[in-house]
Amino acid sequence: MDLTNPMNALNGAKKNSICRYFASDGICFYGSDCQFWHNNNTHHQNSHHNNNHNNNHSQHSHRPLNTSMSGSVGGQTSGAPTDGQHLPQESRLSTYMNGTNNYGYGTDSSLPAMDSQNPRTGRKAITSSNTHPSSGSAIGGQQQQTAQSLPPMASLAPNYFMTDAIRQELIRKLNVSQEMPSNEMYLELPQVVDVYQDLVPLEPSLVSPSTTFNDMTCSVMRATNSKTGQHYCLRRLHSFQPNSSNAKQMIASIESWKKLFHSNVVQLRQVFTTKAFGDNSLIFVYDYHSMANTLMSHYFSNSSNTSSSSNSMNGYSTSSRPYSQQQSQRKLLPEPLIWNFIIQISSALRAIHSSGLSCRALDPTKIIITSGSCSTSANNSQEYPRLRLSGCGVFDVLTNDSFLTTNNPKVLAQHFQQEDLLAFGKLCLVLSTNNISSAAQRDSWQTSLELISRSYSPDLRSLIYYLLSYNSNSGTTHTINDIMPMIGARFYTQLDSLYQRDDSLLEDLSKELDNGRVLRLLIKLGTINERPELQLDPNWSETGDRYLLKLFRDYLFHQFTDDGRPWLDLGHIVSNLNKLDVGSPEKICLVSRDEQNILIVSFAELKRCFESSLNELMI
Ligand SMILES: Nc1ncnc2c1ncn2[C@@H]1O[C@H](COP(=O)(O)OP(=O)(O)OP(=O)(O)O)[C@@H](O)[C@H]1O
Repeated sequence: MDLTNPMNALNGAKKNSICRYFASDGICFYGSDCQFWHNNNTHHQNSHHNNNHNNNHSQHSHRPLNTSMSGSVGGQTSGAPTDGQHLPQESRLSTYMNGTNNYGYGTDSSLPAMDSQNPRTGRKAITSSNTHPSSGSAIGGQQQQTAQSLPPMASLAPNYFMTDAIRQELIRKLNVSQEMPSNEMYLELPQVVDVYQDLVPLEPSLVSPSTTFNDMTCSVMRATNSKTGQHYCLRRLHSFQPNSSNAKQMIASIESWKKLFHSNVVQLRQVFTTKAFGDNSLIFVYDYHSMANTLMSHYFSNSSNTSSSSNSMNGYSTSSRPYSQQQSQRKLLPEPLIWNFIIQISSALRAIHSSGLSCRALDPTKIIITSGSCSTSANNSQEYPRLRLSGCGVFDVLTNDSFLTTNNPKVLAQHFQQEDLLAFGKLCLVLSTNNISSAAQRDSWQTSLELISRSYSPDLRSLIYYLLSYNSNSGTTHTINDIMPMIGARFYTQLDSLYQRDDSLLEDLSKELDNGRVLRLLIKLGTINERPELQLDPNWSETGDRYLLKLFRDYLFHQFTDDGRPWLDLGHIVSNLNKLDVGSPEKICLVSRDEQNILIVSFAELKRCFESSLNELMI
């Protein structure tokens, strides 16, 4: 319906609605032909829009709107004065960049909501009905409050966006996952390996011998799957040809690893051989975790807990400095953090062992921290580092030779699982002493355990003692389940903190869901507004339903203050888009740029115009 077309105003009986086709001077476009009811007080509010107008329009009166004109939405009267002097701080200019003050749907109101800061449409006043829909619990309880009692802008901002820490972590991860290597590094790598392209090294040297995998030359790269666009982590074993005589057994173990899904294990996706690097390389394809850092480099890379002249044993570097000297410089990790690590790693081992597999690479260089690495504080349990075992399955291929074929696979699996538990004990020892060399020599274990008894609970000492006490000659076997009673109720604490984190992430997600919805609305509106032509009609976007949407666009974005400055308020934009989205019955006053046309229209009508215009575009 073209609301600006006078032909729409039919003569005859009055319709049972209030007229909204009045011009800025308060005179109805259709004069005495108007089919709608005119209320006596209309001139009053029009004078409120525009102070220069002559208010003497007795024969074209309209429904009184003065309450909402002065800033009330949803039946509340904040009574904001036209000069804005008494408006709450958060409703004034300069709010645009800081966040928002009034997202959300208005409550049902038959009165048009007027922007009280706009000289054309009145000033905007903040009311409790203008709240973000997703901020329900945060400010929902303030629904009955007036504008003046709303909290200041800065304290409201977090209610509308995801928490800053998560936002920053995600942005950093995204940036790192998009980084491309310097040209020099890129030259050494092939352009394509199987379906993987854009190879980026994840470690400084591409040809260093691995401390974990029997000094094999290994390199780790990020690559993009050319078919899906997803990033993966490729671990390359240089110049390695798997022993084909054991191919069946090797394939079986790779398949088992591919089927093992656990939140603390880096997922193995594929294993293949390639000549793309100019040799016979074996490639393990794992899930890629942007910004992953090894436990080794996070906790043991500084001078206080590792030595610059270190060598290595079982993947752990050993220090040349006297043990006592190292201890005096070292700050111990908080006990809850150590238990957190124990729960995560034991959970991964439990899943691995119950699949008949063994990790065999359980050392700090093969445990990666994939999130939450900024916090080691015991107080902030929700930010504990998230650990994942990486490099799983490599040893199954590396040692899949005569050693395996001459032994019973079941006996072997049990042997390697016991080795895993011993490696776990050593890992707990280095974490509890915060000394990477404390596990290297069996002789120093006793001293380390004494230190642990002095600094930590007896449970922690017992757990480490139990894991380290495995002796292959003793004939006794340990299982990962044995340590569950030692973890005890700490498990529930961890579970609770995970649930809490889950809740807060869901809350953040719902906020971003809202933001995504608003973005989609804006995209659709942008495709309608100012379209040069549609179906050979150059005036398509200027007429009919589109004209209303054009005025609505101006209402959203192009308002200005009394002194002619742009009125920028994110809250105004988002709250009105939300009202459009739900088709709220609340009415607003749209004014043409030349101020000759003033239309009062509900969001429900705008929504109908919006949908029909969009449908026209899609035909
Ligand atoms: N799945 C993964 N996603 C992202 N980064 C990873 C992944 N696995 C390993 N990395 C990163 O790759 C780098 C190299 O890992 P690697 O396991 O080779 O450690 P390393 O200390 O070099 O051990 P090694 O002595 O065996 O070479 C580390 O920075 C690690 O954080």
